Amino acid sequence: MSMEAEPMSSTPTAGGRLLTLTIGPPAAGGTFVARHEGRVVFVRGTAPGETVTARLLDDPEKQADARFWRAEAIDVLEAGVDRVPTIWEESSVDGVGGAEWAHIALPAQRRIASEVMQELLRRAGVTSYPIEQVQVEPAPHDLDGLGSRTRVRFAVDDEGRVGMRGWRSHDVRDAGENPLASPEIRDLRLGEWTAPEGTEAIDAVAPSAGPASVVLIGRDLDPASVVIPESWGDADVSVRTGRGLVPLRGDGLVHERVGERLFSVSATGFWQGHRRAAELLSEVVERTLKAPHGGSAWDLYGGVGLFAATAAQQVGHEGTVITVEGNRRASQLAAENLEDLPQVSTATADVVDWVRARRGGVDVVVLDPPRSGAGAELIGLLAKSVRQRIVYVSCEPSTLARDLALAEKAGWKIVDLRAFDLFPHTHHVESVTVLERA
Ligand SMILES: C[S@@+](CC[C@H](N)C(=O)[O-])C[C@H]1O[C@@H](n2cnc3c(N)ncnc32)[C@H](O)[C@@H]1O
Repeated sequence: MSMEAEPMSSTPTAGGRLLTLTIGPPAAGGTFVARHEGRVVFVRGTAPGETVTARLLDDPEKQADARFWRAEAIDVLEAGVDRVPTIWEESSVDGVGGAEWAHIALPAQRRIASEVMQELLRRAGVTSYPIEQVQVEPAPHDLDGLGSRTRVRFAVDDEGRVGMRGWRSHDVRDAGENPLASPEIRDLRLGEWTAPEGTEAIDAVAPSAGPASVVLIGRDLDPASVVIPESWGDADVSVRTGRGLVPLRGDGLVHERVGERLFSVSATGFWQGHRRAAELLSEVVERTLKAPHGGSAWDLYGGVGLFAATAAQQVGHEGTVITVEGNRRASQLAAENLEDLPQVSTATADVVDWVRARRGGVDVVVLDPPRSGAGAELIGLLAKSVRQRIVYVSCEPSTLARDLALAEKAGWKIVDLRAFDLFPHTHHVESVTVLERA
């Protein structure tokens, strides 16, 4: 497979010209590669093997020297074998972003995502693991990927209409029923509501314990202007202005249950988005971290303490776990969530600064960085200071591949790599990689 990676940084300029394109392999950002007169065109809304009419998103005159153009398929002339009727009409041409593979059969989405991930690992130069074994697995009991998102960010236009943003666009578009959102979020019927002046976005959350949450976000939004509609039922409601979070109903927190443990999370804070993700990932971390009883563990990019709880069970009361998180509120909540585990302490810090300043090593580390990944300095520091095992939870295969290649050069090998479809109907992949000293 010859996969090209669509650069994420450049913004499309006004295009509009129509091209007939034959679609080739997937690119790394959810689009597919076609060629027009030798130039690469990254096409959205299509699938391998199709022939489509595509509308250029770039202006061919202004972008005459560009290495590549972007386009959106507006008509399918010859459908590929993987095409199915879309599960979300409003995410089609000129529609909302966040479901760029809604027209591709779910097993084919996972096959394509596996091919992309394998190619990224190959290109990065990863050698210590049989790359062809990397296959994106569904989350347990997730048959169709629908209703799985427990966190949805809605956008609001100047008239107060609530929708979602277009693909790589600031336009606010009608999101319709949003079949990917949890039923509790769909039941809020936000698309039928008119938001008060000054609302820029709305975060809706359907936690696994307790009521749903709605947070209206606007720098200058006046909390007194919010009239809570009946359709929100018993949902908690807050307003986040430039001055912070103002709860109108509830305390600005949501609650998540994983096994026997309850975690409090800020209503706008990070928590794994797929309904099954927190439980699945903590089970995989539990099986693979193998922190020694009485030993030491670090939970880097720890959020509100999800993986620190797992590590704490393994090291027991005689061991130590330090969870490091940059967001002050999340770090405070981690301390509260895990206060019954005296072996856990929290550090509010930038992970790289914290690890750099640390004296002495550690037995095992679990890290779960944002999409930018761990990076060269952190991988170098961990390669020296971790004695037994590193478990790397990643939501971005391209930065993971880069970091794994760096770890191999620093004397580590991959002993397990599992990938999961925790963002169905998109190209995003979550994974857990286990590294040991080579
Ligand atoms: C993908 S989330 C993982 C959170 C947690 N492991 C979980 O599963 O709930 C990444 C976390 O890293 C934090 N973060 C991002 N950059 C950071 C940095 N440079 N130093 C410390 N924490 C950071 C974010 O605030 C976020 O909570």
